[in-house]
Amino acid sequence: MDTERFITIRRKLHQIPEPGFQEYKTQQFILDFIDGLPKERLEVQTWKTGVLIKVPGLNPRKTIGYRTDMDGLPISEETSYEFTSVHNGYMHACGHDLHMTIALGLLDHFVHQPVDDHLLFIFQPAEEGPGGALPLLQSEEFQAVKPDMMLALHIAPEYPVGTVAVKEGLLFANTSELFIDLKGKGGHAAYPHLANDMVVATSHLVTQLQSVVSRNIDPLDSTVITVGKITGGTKQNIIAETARLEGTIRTLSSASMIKVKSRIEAIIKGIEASFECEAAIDYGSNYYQVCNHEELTKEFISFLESSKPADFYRCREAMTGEDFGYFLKEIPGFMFWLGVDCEYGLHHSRIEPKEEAIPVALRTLSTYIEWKATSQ
Ligand SMILES: CC(=O)N[C@@H](CCC[C@H](N)C(=O)O)C(=O)O
Repeated sequence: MDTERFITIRRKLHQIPEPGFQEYKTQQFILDFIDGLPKERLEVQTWKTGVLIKVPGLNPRKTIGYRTDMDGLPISEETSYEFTSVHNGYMHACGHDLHMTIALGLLDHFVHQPVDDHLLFIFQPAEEGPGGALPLLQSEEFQAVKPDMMLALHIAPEYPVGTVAVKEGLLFANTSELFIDLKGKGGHAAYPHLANDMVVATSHLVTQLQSVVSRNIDPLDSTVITVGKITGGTKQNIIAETARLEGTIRTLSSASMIKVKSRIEAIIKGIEASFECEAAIDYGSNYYQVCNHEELTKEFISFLESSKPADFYRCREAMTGEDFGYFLKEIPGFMFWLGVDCEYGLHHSRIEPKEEAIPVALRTLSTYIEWKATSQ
């Protein structure tokens, strides 16, 4: 495989991060790449800003799906790259540029060296939100080419290059976004007794939320509530009439997700009463847990151990979320971590995944898919 060519592709994709369902340039980039491939061996269709590409097999018994996400994040890039994002305030800080590059590398490989089974390459929009997997899965376009098994990977800054980390069963958490709007009464900073200050109410709310994980959830059932953003008020000497809190909830069990939400709702009622304000909660998009298929994952681990395309590491579950979980709820398959060894983690403005991981992923997935699509 021509590694340099795919590193160039990764850098070009890195420069054009776009929000979920607005991946217009990214979609065009993928379609232009496909234009350079032999068309008689491809069936291409678009779905919103995504792309589905079928590579028909030579002696098909099943369809193997490979999914990549496409969207970027609202982060102002601070890497040392010469090829930083040209979209101000947006960055590929979760590796979707590498994920897409690996999918294109596999597509290129299998168009030129077809296997017995059909392959389906899925470029899915909006993984970071509001979630493209569920509507794509339910679409007529996807249902018409629905694979029998599905694969995906995610970059892992904490593992060395050359490593693939995976486990059977639960890999990623259930997630729910969390948006809370508070409305009180604004006023002059010098007359607090005539107003209901939503900065103070929000501060109490954030502190009270900390008690949900520590006091209401079984400590053996991991749960996270993170408030990532608070906005409110207009000026230093004006009491804030409104405030907004934005966060995310992560739970390993579905039961804990229900419990967390009911505790948040109770706390909000208390905030409304004690600060004489109104509150509205919106849970935004919710992702189903990523649960790897037991047998297929075991078989992949055996493949890694016997063929050694990469070093295998058995990981634990993580509190990250991924809407790939919706595919795995219906279609057997698995997701794995790809080591990219970098100092800064996912969603950080300085993340610089090592590009040497691209050939590792291409070698691992091309040999595994070749084996799976001919021998099984
Ligand atoms: C792998 C990864 O980082 N995924 C995202 C998924 C976003 C879920 C949703 N928008 C939320 O914030 O709850 C993650 O943040 O884990």
